[in-house]
Amino acid sequence: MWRRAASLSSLIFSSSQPLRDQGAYSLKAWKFFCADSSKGAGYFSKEKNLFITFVLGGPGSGKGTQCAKIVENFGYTHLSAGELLRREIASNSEDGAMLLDTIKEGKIVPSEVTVKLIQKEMESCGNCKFLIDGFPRNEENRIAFEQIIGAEPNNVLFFDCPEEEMIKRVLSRNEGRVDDNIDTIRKRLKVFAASHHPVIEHYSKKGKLYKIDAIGTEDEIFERVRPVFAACEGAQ
Ligand SMILES: Nc1ncnc2c1ncn2[C@@H]1O[C@H](COP(=O)(O)OP(=O)(O)O)[C@@H](O)[C@H]1O
Ligand SMILES: Nc1ccn([C@@H]2O[C@H](COP(=O)(O)OP(=O)(O)O)[C@@H](O)[C@H]2O)c(=O)n1
Ligand SMILES: [Mg+2]
Repeated sequence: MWRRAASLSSLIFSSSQPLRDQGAYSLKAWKFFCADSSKGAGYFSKEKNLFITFVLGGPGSGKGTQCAKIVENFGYTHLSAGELLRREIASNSEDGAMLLDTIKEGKIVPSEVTVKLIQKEMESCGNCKFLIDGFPRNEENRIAFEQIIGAEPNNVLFFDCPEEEMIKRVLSRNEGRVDDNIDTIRKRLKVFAASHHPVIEHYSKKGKLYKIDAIGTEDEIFERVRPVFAACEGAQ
């Protein structure tokens, strides 16, 4: 799928340069690009011929770790909402101070800001298979994505992890993040507990939710994740 996508890009843009390196291009061209991948019913979403997986779970549940393995094995593009926000802060954007403050407090950034950052990445990357990690955090996030992007996820992974394990993992993460301290973790866990249920319920009712036990080694957990993506490849 990825190889075919790369060769299509050169047809559309009349250039031998890979699509990924050509910088931003229009939403229209991107939709055409995805629609033209003709992988058969059930593989891409019906709306935009994209294939989107939301990756959910509390702080430290292992979302980013498992996303890296999915990318390696199945050729998805990984978009971490938290990482996009941190990059936005680092770029000295207008919103930077507000974003930093929100993240330090463990609160959720206004959905429009996060969805626009996700949209920009989706439009400029050239792949049609996306892992969107740490998003949607609440119903406001979920609805904003549907409205702005005009698509729903095909699958939703939810990493189910006890709080004590999440705290232990975040405290030993060691990435120098301003929110990986015990005070902010407690706040993030409260926000998570208060806001994730409706999102999970929504996708469970739609038959899109895969709940994964997040206790075990990284490899053991990936063996629980693998069948979800192997089934999608089989539909190609
Ligand atoms: N199955 C696991 N067992 C123990 N530690 C893990 C496991 N998966 C991830 N970790 C570690 O826990 C920390 C948080 O993982 P991460 O993938 O960043 O979680 P999230 O993105 O959900 O916050 C990282 O330091 C990571 O190396
Ligand atoms: N959809 C999102 C995702 C993250 N964020 C913010 O970014 C912080 C870090 O998110 P993250 O996904 O990188 O955190 P982890 O769950 O990976 O530890 C969150 O605690 C929120 O403050 C947000 O506001 N909205
Ligand atoms: Mg993460």
